[in-house]
Amino acid sequence: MTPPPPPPLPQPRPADALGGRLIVSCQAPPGDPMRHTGTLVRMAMAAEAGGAAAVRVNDPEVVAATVAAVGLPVIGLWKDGDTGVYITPGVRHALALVEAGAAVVAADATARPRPDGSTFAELVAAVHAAGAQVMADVSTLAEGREAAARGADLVSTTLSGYVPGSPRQTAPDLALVAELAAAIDVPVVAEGRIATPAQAAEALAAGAASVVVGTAITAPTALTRLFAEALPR
Ligand SMILES: CC(=O)N[C@H](C=O)[C@@H](O)[C@H](O)[C@H](O)COP(=O)(O)O
Repeated sequence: MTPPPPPPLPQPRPADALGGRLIVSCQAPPGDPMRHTGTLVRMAMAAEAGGAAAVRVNDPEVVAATVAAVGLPVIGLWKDGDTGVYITPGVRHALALVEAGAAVVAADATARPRPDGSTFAELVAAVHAAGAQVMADVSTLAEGREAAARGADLVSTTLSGYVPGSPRQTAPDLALVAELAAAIDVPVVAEGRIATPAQAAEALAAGAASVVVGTAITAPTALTRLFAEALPR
């Protein structure tokens, strides 16, 4: 008799699978020629080919198309608006991303009120009940502690420099990465303004579990502008 097949090995949870590795944010702002689902999917495929461990993708439609094309965990967000809480601002946004296939939902976890009156804890509970994980996008140490206490699976420095009271900087906020890594048990993700491979490595050395890079890899319009502006006319 043939012995029964061994039980399947447990699949790593996304937060575990991302440890020490690169996450590529494949997004384009409104009005940008790259804001096109097929183009964004191609960027995600290029990130996979280049060795990324996961991709971070905006909008349920793009999430679904990326999940269909790429074998990496997809971290989904839904930017709705551009002021106040706009990164996955409500429970309905979060659940639409899980429905589209996101393994992780990234959501604003700053201390600001959410437009639908929900709490970050409610969003976490809803996403967990639907079988996915939550990446909390924060701007301060206090917000990171709070997000971890409310059940976030990952805490990312995404919003440092982008909310009132968090001064805009040109460099990544590696001080916040180090503070968070020392203060919480949840994996800390370094995100925002990481422009070079050396800075990505510095972020890991500062205590990040993994690193998100967006503009420096996937934003040709912004990168072209940098070069164009450096040339005198
Ligand atoms: C503040 C905000 O809305 N950040 C967004 C979050 O998803 C994206 O626009 C950023 O590109 C992403 O965080 C990666 O950062 P960078 O492009 O600097 O590598």
